[in-house]
Amino acid sequence: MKYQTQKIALAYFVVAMALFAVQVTLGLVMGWIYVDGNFLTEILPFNIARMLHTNSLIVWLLVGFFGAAYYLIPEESEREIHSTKLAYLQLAILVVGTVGVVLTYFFNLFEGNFLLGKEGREFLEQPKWVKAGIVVAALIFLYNISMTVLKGRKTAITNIMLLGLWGIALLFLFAFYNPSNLALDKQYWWYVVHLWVEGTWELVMAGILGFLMLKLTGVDREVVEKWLYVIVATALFSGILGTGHHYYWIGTPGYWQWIGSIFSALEVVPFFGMMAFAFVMVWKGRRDHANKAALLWSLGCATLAFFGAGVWGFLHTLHGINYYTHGTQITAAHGHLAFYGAYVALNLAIITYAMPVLRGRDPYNQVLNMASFWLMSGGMLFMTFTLTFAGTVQTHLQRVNGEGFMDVQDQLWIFFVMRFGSGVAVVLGAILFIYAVMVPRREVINPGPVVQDAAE
Ligand code: HEM
Ligand code: HEM
Ligand SMILES: [Fe+2]
Repeated sequence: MKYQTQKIALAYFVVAMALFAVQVTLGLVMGWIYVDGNFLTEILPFNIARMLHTNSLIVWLLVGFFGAAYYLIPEESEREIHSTKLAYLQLAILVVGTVGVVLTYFFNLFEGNFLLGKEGREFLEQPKWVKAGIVVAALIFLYNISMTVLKGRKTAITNIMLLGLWGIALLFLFAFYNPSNLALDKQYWWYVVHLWVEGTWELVMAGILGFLMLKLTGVDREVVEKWLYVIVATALFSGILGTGHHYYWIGTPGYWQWIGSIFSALEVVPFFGMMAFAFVMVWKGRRDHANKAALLWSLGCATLAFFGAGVWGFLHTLHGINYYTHGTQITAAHGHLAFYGAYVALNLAIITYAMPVLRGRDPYNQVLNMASFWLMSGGMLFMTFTLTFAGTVQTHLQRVNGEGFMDVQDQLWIFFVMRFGSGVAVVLGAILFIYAVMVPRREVINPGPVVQDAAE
């Protein structure tokens, strides 16, 4: 560790991984409810489990991004984080908010209360007081990070991270705007849900991947920067108007069908760019870094993001196709692989890279970590395939033949059984990952040559 304050990242990563375990376990519970509809109906109804699954996903990914920023910004800016106290205060606020959310959802507390009760919009169900807490935490974070960057060395990576993280916080403000007109409500809802994952989060992804490539492959900074600028420019050019692919059927004017189709089709470009970037860097790289597992996660992230977001996104993004597939299991297939490839794998890549350094035991046991990559990613891919088949059959029976929703669901049962099976693999992979980065190896079997990060 070059800077003491990088240690802050450790606490963030531990919280992130704990929530990750909770998130995938709840996925498994829901996967079983799909197989046996009466499972846990009294204790944990499906809608509550779903809120916990998606909200814990978003929260742990964000906590991981914050941790990543606290880890990489000191190295990039060549100075310590502005305030350690504020960083831990920020984490404490986020943890209190998370506990509040879980209790509110689980016991259905304060129902209907403006400030304390849960709200009704997917992904943004958290009560107003938690939303306000998130904004306070985000402000503390932005202040802390911006002060560090402004006083230190400015690099393309710090600039892109700052742009992305400021964008995330500003867009979240739309979570407070909830007009009673349903079309307007949806229009602004997508400002958060789409402009996050297909805009600002992509910038964070480019920043973190850029940092990892710099460290792991030893390619010149100038080369990394050129790629990053192209990726960021294409991401924003396509992603902003690409929001139109959610405006086809919500009551917005018809021109959105064209704007949405054209610009969202172009969204494949930055994801392809990110994959090409990662592989070209490894190909051109001169450094044989000891942390092979971090390289595996980085390449896996770029590749699976291209397939999950790029290919599986394109699959249903043209309005003529989306007319039939809208809101079917095709959407769920895409949602799972896109989130997993782009943002879960990204977090696990930076955690895999940083943990051995943060815990002072480099090199560490990477074999288990790499095994967890294949188990988890294999599980997610299989889940994507089963949901894609389910969605294809569903689209035909329900949207083409006009059969009833529940009749069709019954006929999809076999796919849901297979989805549950792949979910078991994912959960086992997640447990293996956490074990691999948290529990030290008892003895050194073959230390091999240790290649530390050389000064760039
Ligand atoms: C890291 C891995 C995972 C990620 C990133 C993830 C992400 C998501 C997302 C984004 C949604 C909302 C989907 C949408 O609205 O289209 C969702 C829903 C869901 N997930 Fe996951 N999930 C993961 C793991 C799992 C696992 C292991 C299972 C277990 C089988 C699972 C089962 C489900 C189910 C049943 C739903 C509800 C779908 C519906 O409403 O029909 N997920 N997940
Ligand atoms: C990492 C980036 C991405 C993530 C995490 C992601 C995730 C998701 C999720 C969770 C949904 C379901 C939302 C809901 O209805 O509740 C969704 C919907 C959708 N996504 Fe993505 N996505 C990404 C990138 C893309 C890209 C690049 C495209 C197009 C090329 C795309 C096309 C779509 C479309 C068309 C829908 C609407 C599906 C429907 O009509 O039901 N996505 N995405
Ligand atoms: Fe989108």
